[in-house]
Order: sequence, then structure tokens, then C-alpha cells
Amino acid sequence: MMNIVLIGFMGTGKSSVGRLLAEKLSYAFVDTDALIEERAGLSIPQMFAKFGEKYFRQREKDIIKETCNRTHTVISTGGGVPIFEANRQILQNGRNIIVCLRANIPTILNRTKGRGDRPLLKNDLHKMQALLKQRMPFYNQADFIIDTDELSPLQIVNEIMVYLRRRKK
Ligand SMILES: Nc1ncnc2c1ncn2[C@@H]1O[C@H](COP(=O)(O)OP(=O)(O)OP(=O)(O)O)[C@@H](O)[C@H]1O
Ligand SMILES: O=C(O)C1=C[C@@H](O)[C@@H](O)[C@H](O)C1
Ligand SMILES: [Mg+2]
Repeated sequence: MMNIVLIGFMGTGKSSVGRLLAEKLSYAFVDTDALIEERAGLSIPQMFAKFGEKYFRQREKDIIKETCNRTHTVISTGGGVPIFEANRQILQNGRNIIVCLRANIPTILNRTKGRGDRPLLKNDLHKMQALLKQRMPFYNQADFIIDTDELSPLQIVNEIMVYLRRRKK
């Protein structure tokens, strides 16, 4: 069986929804950000500060490669994963179902306010808008896109389950 890969901007709910979806499907769960931190023994901000973003992106690519070889796994990705061509090629291998979680800027600001664990998160509406706009074309390459603004994590999981069932037919 295929993996379900969740992509989307910071704060769209990939980690929370992914964990729940994995439970519902009885799949394994991998969160790329958490795995990178665990392996490095450093938090993401520490890693950016010590070794730079480039280093983080290399670790991220390694983990994407590795996890895509699994089956029956829900993979919650970091917000920057689909921005890189190499990652897209690895993810779009025909064995993964790619689901994008989308949220508008006020929702994202609300869900991420006070978080100090995301170095690229600027608490600035315009910067956030610019980054989101730049990334949108890549997020939009997903197989299925859900607007999450008005939905609870459980409702999002249910929508994904409906989509998966429909795909099977
Ligand atoms: N559908 C939702 N409704 C309300 N709150 C939500 C929803 N989804 C996520 N949240 C909350 O928003 C915050 C961010 O969610 P989460 O960490 O899952 O996002 P993420 O996409 O994994 O972000 P990142 O890319 O930074 O890891 C959390 O506090 C979470 O509880
Ligand atoms: O959007 C991004 O580029 C990032 C999102 C987070 O999930 C982390 O992967 C990291 O902070 C970078
Ligand atoms: Mg996350």
C-alpha cells in the first residue's frame, strides 16, 4: 500500500493531522522535522543557527528519500519540502498519495503565533504572504488539496479518508 504524504505551509496542520490520520489508518507515522531534530540532537532553530539552512535541507532530503521507501506510512513533511525539485521527484514516484493542507494567512498567523521553533516564520503579514505566494505552485501539485480554515483536525482526517476511498474505486 502507498504512503500518504502531507505537504503545506507552516501551521496548516500537517503534524497534528498526520498523527491522527496514521492512527485511523493504522499506519506508521513519520514527521520529517521531528526526525531531523531527533537524529541531530538539535532543535531546528539550533540547527539553522549552527550549520545554516543548507545543512538542514540536506538532512531533510535524506529523510525524504529514506521514508519514501517505506509503505503504510503517513509522512508529515516540513513546510519547505516540496519547494525543492529533488524532493518533488522523490515524492512523486507514483507510490505516494500527496495531500496538501491549505490555510489562509490569518489562520496561519493564528496557529503559529508565539512559536519559536520555526526560523523561517516571520510574524509579518507581508513577508508571510510573499513566501506563501512563492510556494503555492509547488503545494498545488498535490493529488488532493484541502482548505483547513473551517475544519477541525478530525474533520480534515475524515475528508482525507473519503478521498482515499474514492480513489480506490
Ligand atoms: N484544523 C485545525 N484547527 C485548529 N487548530 C489547528 C488545526 N490544525 C492544526 N492546528 C493547530 O495549529 C498549530 C500548528 O499545527 P501543526 O504543528 O500540526 O502544523 P504543521 O503544518 O505541522 O506546521 P510546521 O510546518 O511548522 O511543522 C498547532 O497548535 C495545532 O494544534
Ligand atoms: O517552511 C519551511 O521552510 C520550514 C517549515 C518547517 O516545517 C521546518 O521544516 C523548517 O522550519 C522550515
Ligand atoms: Mg509540523
